[in-house]
Amino acid sequence: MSLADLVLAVVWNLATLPGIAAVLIAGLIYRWLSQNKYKLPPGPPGLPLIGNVLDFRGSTLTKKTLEWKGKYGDVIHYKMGFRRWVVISSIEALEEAYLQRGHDFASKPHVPSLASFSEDCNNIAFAPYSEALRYRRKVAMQAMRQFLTGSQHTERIHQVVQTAVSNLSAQKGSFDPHRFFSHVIFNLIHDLCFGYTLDVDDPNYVRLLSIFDNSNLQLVSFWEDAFPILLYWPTRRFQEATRIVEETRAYIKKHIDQRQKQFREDKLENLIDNIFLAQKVVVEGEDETLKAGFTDLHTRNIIRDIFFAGIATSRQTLDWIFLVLAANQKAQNKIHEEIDKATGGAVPGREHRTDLVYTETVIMEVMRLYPVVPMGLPHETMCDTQVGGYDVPAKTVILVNQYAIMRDPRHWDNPEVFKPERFLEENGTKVRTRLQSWIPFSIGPRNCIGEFLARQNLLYSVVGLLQQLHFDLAPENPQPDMTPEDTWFDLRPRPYKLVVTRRA
Ligand code: HEM
Repeated sequence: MSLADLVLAVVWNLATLPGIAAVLIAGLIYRWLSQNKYKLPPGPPGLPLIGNVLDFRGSTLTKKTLEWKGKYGDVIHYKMGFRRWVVISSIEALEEAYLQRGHDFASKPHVPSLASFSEDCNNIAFAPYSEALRYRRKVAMQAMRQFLTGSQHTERIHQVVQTAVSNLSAQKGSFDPHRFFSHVIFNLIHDLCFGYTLDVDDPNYVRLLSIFDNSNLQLVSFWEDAFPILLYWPTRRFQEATRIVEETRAYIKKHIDQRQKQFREDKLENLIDNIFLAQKVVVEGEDETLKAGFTDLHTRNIIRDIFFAGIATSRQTLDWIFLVLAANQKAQNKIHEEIDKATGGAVPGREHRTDLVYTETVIMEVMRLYPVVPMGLPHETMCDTQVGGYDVPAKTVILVNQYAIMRDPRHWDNPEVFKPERFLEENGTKVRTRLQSWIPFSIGPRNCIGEFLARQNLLYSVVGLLQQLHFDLAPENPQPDMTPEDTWFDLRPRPYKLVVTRRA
């Protein structure tokens, strides 16, 4: 650098530094004034710039926000960096937000960890609300339904369950059943998406299971989400998450590419084929907005959503169901009786469903006590709006504490107690369908698209397994710790062991 350049740089810096500082201060004052025009929900005081980030040290989202609910009420607000977050913890406030003002609350935040997972939010679960997103939801639901109608689906469940029965009954003494329960759900979704299943020892299953087991810890990046500027110097955890995302993306893409070569419109064999067909209809149509919102990129990410959301959630629910049943022998025996009476030993199918009432209520009760997505998925407000008498500015991130809502003593009698009968109609012969505070699949325009599939898979897997097997707690641990292991996003049982025997 010449002397002239140096003098110029010094003069420029002296002239501009105060200017930059003035702009920054003006920005902060503007921000403060514009925030003060809102009547925000109450919440914990935060630090300048970082907000409440440090409050989460040594805690989790569910635990911390439960604590704040006790202190500040059903609708609270806090800050992570510059982002404002609101947590809803009562069914009344949730209905107001997600049903009455559903559109206002229906978008998704653009957060680095979610964007990295979904090729920049071009999927369903993390995509902003739009006509194209609504269309992708509709297509995915229709594609799933194609495979759920008819007896073919329950026949497929039966085959997957038979493999699990052999694997489980081959184990000697007490053992951790987690990889076998996960295998049931994994294969049901793998088969739905790609048309074939994997053995429990297949290296692809073993690797994907380990990713699923660790993903909630690895794939949710904390610092980058609060401070996106860190993406220029990503933490090691974020880099590792990106690597895992790439690995799983390659697995899905391999199947999609293979299928694309074999695709025949008149011979739809699996979910991918159905989604290809829906994409073809859009591409041949006239609607340019839909075309832009349903490219190959979107197709890949729809399948990826179904694969991940479908497996991650139901497998943990299955873990919970069998832990609860092993700990409640009375309930397990009642299910055994119900299944024997309803099926008479035949392969469980749709024709038996109305007689499997108690089994269904057990599943619902487990999902109430142990919601595996305890804080839902984050939403974002599309405009300035309101909930519970407070203002919620546009672009606020919204979470729902499902755990709190489904244990709210104002709506549930003895909420901490396992009581499946609470889901029975008065006369005790039917499952109650309208239960305001039962929300494991959320409500409103962004509710879970897989509820129908998940409930079928869970019911027929549980029935198939209990038709042939009995589950006891390991004698060395007759009183397992039932408090959930709460990770950042999910609520899983602590590792446990069972003894499995074939029923006579
Ligand atoms: C026990 C099983 C399941 C539970 C408890 C569950 C729960 C949830 C919850 C709480 C949400 C967030 C809703 C919201 O943001 O308000 C969600 C969203 C979603 N779920 Fe599920 N789910 C399950 C199974 C499935 C299955 C089997 C699939 C697909 C095959 C699936 C696909 C999705 C997708 C794509 C979304 C995002 C919807 C959107 O953002 O528009 N889920 N699920």
